[in-house]
Amino acid sequence: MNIHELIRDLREPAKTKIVLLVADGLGGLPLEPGGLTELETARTPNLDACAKAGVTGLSTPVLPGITPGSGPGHLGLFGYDPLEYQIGRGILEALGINFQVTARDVAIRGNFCTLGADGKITDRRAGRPTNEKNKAAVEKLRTITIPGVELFVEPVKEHRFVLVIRGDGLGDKVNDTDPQAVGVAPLKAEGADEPSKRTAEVVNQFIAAAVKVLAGEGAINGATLRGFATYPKIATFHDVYGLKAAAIAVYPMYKGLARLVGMDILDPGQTLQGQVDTLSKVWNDYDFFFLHYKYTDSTGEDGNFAAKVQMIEQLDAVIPEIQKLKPDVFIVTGDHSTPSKMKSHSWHPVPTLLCADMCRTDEVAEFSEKACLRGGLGQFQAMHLMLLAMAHAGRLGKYGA
Ligand SMILES: O=C(O)[C@H](O)COP(=O)(O)O
Repeated sequence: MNIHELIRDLREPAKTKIVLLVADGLGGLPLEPGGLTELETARTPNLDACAKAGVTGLSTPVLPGITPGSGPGHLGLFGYDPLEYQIGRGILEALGINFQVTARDVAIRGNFCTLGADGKITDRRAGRPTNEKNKAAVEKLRTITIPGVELFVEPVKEHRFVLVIRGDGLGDKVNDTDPQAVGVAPLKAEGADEPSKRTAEVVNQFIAAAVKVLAGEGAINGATLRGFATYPKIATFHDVYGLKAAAIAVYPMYKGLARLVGMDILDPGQTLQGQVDTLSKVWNDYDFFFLHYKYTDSTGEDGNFAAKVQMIEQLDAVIPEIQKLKPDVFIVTGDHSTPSKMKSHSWHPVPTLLCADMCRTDEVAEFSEKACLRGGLGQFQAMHLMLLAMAHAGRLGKYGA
């Protein structure tokens, strides 16, 4: 029996409500050994109060030492084994902008990037352009045609876009052309089987044409691709947990993840306050609420320690508004760590707190990496968090006689 079968067996209806607040890339590192992390530096009176009232721990997104992307990081938090459900980033990004992916599509996540005269990447994100600059560059990419396939290019946000290649006999076992590093040239696409070789041929032609059409777009003069994916088979959140779930996210990729597992995608606008207002507005319509907060991740990836501290403090300020709704289970965690010191995601376990009437509280009175290490949840796998959420929500019956 696997976890989803167990949950389907044990789940019981209830009127309880669960809020899962994901601060993307929450975990961090001190800049100097013995120093404080971003979370430990931030003033977080409300998160500290939640940690004191609840139970805390450290979640391991995939396995010890494994650095997850946001895709596997969130699928784990939703209770899907990230080793079993390897969903390409392309599908998540496409679903995030509500692109209607068909069985003949390969969906791919794109980055506008900056290339030096030597063809090497100098900025993987082309300076995080405005959405307007992104749209203008997408219009240029839309002029590219390749015989035998249909191409769809859609803007996402800042440096992000989606490429969908539609045709017959295409495969998604293609390597990323994004080396996820600067100072090196984008990689050539290669396919691991015949259908994927066909996809790789199209991709290499597309990237060569992209450099030509993007000339003169300033910092945007190249494109990299990653997360090639065809539409996966995956059980919905309702099918597994029997929960009516709402996703309240600003960035498309996280809407895509939620859409992939069948959550209702709400549109909170572009601000954290808009997300909290939306939560309050639909409070009576759902059992489960996934709130996503992006800026603890992007500031970490930019290596901006002070900005990440500020983003954490901004998040802390809205916690009382969420608590006013009296969630039966309130969880704050992250999908992975993104230490500013590393300017990237990392494998470090993620601070997690869970508030619920039936939780067994611990001695922890602050929300931080060090404090959560002493928490009553201990160190646990992120994919088990939903079991804890369901149990504390009174939604799991007894296992066995
Ligand atoms: O922000 C995102 O899309 C990802 O978390 C990081 O992707 P990037 O490193 O290509 O910006």
